[in-house]
Amino acid sequence: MRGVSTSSTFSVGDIFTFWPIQQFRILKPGIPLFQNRPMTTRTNWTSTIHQHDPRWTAVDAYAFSHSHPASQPNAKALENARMASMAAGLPDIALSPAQGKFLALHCRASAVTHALEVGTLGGYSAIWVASENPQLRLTTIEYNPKHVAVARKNIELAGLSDRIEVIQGAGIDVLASLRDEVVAGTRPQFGFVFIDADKENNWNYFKLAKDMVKSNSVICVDNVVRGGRLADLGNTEPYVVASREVVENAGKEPGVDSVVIQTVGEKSYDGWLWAVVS
Ligand SMILES: C[S@@+](CC[C@H](N)C(=O)[O-])C[C@H]1O[C@@H](n2cnc3c(N)ncnc32)[C@H](O)[C@@H]1O
Repeated sequence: MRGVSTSSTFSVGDIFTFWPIQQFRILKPGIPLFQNRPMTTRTNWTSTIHQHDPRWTAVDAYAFSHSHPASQPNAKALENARMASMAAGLPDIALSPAQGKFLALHCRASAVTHALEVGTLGGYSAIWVASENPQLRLTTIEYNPKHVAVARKNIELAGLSDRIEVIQGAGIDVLASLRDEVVAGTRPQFGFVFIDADKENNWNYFKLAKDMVKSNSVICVDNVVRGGRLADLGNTEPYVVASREVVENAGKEPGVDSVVIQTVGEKSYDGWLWAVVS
């Protein structure tokens, strides 16, 4: 769950907070941007957590309008799910459209037939993954009964109730019983896992998920970067410590090859852990 503001609105003041105007003035022509950065003595971690660069939002809006125009078959269902979730008072912490489509396209490219998600919210990411993949069944876990009710309604309106199973319960308990079913052979192994719930349990979720995936499947853990806090070793907030735990442990785990991808966009500056289980 994101602990940062995810509002996509910004003011002129935000622009200057994020990128002071003086920095534009000192850029030298003909030199790549990354070599042209102004010198700073120290990273201000506190100010980076709430970044909202209008360029990120503008690029998301521009690119998405071309890569997924409103004429796409699932566009209305996705927008309905987002609006209904907001109307029901759910927090605005779902994936961005581009992130949702990225996960869905990964599942298509990898011919995933069974996917697993921890953290359903209103079903937005679930609808993305299932609606873009007619071959796929998704199991998604959510502990908040209100979120479960909203998600089930959104999924029903999207016509996906037959392929998305929403299980209500705490992630650890549900994953443990799913693992028992997979090990017993009464439930198929998963080809993709998306972990997007309480961050303190990320490593526990990862370990349980690892036992139920097919060879060469991806486990994706959302929100590990958090405006750069991942690398601020002095930060001991529990969700940051948990992000470091999952990144460090995945790096050491036998049979796992992982990478952290930093992302910017309408959801600010964050990133996910992308791990392949061999
Ligand atoms: C960031 S939201 C999920 C967003 C969703 N994946 C999307 O992009 O549309 C995180 C969700 O995890 C749920 N959650 C938090 N702790 C949980 C737990 N222990 N077990 C299951 N779900 C949990 C929250 O209630 C919330 O709905």
